[in-house]
Amino acid sequence: MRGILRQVRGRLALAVALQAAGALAGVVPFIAVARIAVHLTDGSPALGEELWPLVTLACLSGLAALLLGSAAGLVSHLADNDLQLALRRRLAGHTGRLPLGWITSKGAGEIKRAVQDDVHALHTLVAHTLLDVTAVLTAPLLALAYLFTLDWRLALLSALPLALGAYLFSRAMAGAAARMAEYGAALGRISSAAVEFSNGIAVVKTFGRSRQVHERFLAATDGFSDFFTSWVRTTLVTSTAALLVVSPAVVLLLLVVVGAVFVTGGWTSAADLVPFVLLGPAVAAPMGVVGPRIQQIRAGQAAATRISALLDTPLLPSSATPAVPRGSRVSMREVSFSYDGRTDVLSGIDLDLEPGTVTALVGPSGSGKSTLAALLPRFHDVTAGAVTIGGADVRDIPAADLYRHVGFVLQDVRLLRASVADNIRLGRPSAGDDQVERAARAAQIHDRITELPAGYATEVTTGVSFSGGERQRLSIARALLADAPVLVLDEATAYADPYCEALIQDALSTLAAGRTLLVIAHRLATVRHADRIVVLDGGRIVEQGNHVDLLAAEGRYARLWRAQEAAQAGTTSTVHDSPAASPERTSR
Ligand SMILES: Nc1ncnc2c1ncn2[C@@H]1O[C@H](COP(=O)(O)OP(=O)(O)OP(=O)(O)O)[C@@H](O)[C@H]1O
Repeated sequence: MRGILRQVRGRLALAVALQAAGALAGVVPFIAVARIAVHLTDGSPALGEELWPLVTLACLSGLAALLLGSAAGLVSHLADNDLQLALRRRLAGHTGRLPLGWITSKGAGEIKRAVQDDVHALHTLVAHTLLDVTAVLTAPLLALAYLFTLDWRLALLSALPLALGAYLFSRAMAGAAARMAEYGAALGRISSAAVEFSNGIAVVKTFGRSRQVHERFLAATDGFSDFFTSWVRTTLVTSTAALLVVSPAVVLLLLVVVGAVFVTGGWTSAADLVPFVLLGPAVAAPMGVVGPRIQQIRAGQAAATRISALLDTPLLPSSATPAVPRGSRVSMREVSFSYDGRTDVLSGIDLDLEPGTVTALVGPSGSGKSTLAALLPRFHDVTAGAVTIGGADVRDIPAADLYRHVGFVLQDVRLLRASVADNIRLGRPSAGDDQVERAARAAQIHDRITELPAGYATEVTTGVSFSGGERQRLSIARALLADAPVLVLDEATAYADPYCEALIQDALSTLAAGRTLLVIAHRLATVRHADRIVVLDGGRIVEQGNHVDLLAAEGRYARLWRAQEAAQAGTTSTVHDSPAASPERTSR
């Protein structure tokens, strides 16, 4: 990466140099025309001798300006290409090694924004804005230097609008960094309100709450409009004044009026005024272009800050003493975990998962079930204590070995844009077609796949829709084929109707055979046959045992069980602490 950055820097320096040379060359034709005009107005007899060399100089320097400008653009795009490639590679490499928990909590959106949008914002800055700013800053310098050689008083007058414009622009831009941050935040509020509205439209409409959500969206757009109006109002006068001061008409008026006073006063001749009238507007005009570019520069800076922040996100530390699990017994000892480093979401967890057994995690919403299960595939590292698989601390198990040992079937099953067979093959790309089919049969999804237009070869695109239960069975087939000895299942029956649920249960029994299974359960009925049921509350284990023992104990589990039974029987009044009835579940 360092080598590439050095190369990018070198190329950018060359591009800036070419652009500056091109911009300077671009002023020469104006100087030549000014000289010709001077001769025309003072009727100099030397015109014939000087005309053609001046015309040739103007043409050649105009051509040189064109060539140098194109070369600068080419070099800056090459530099930008290298930078984008290097950044995208580095971002992809880094995000690939970030804790899975970070990715699931931040969402794909943040990574997409850095890899796509922010890198693109840098493209605008590196490939275009840098050269534009170079051009508009260099050209006036030569024009001004030439004018000073003619008459320092009129040259100072030509520089006056530039100085005034720069002052007014800096006043208009004062506090722009904070305003840009606020602008981004206000846009963010609109987009999350829009996403909330479009993603949750079905649920929102079902509960007759579309007006409230619609109002939230309107409030976000109104808030943005208020902020933007007040921003524009405070800067409008100064930025308009700045644009006016540097506009060619105003500069020309100033030079002609003051120039006329100079000529009538006998301080200069009308012919000597001509170069100022021709070149004066070109001195100040670039300021009008630089002003809007400042926004792009700030947007580029903000994008660079976000990219750096993503690249600075700590990776899970890799162990100096790698270990490989021997067996599939899972142990948690004195495990605590905190997301924010202040509040423990799990505390003092002691748990053993024996090979060949099914352990179910139950408890109210927010009690820590998903967090606890996520510690097995090392979505996060524990804050205290240790999680071991086959005697090896998960922090010491190299990632590839860990994922060979721990599989997970998540509630939100993601299918890739690939054939159905390749989707099942994800955990073991070398598996043959017969192995894929065997896994699909065991997961009770084979019949559904054969109904698809091209069977196992059917591409999973928007045209092919699988129900939630079917996705779960595909995911179970994946896990069966991957054959990890330890499996974490997140509420595998959440989507199921009774028929589908029976299919999933069958698939799960096949999956459970000989493995260490941890199931996050929201409906207690689905795990009543589990070897052990662990009840979590407030991040602690409050009860554990099998279904019969826990019912007999008349504790927390018994209350949850009765609440769910009552809810199923239609008596909804007692379900307030039932996880199945929690609003979070409904909205997932
Ligand atoms: N990524 C996260 N960042 C910060 N806090 C989180 C994160 N994920 C979960 N939490 C918090 O940790 C606690 C435990 O959440 P967890 O999702 O593990 O509970 P759960 O029992 O699985 O809940 P549910 O049944 O609703 O899925 C909750 O207070 C939750 O708000």
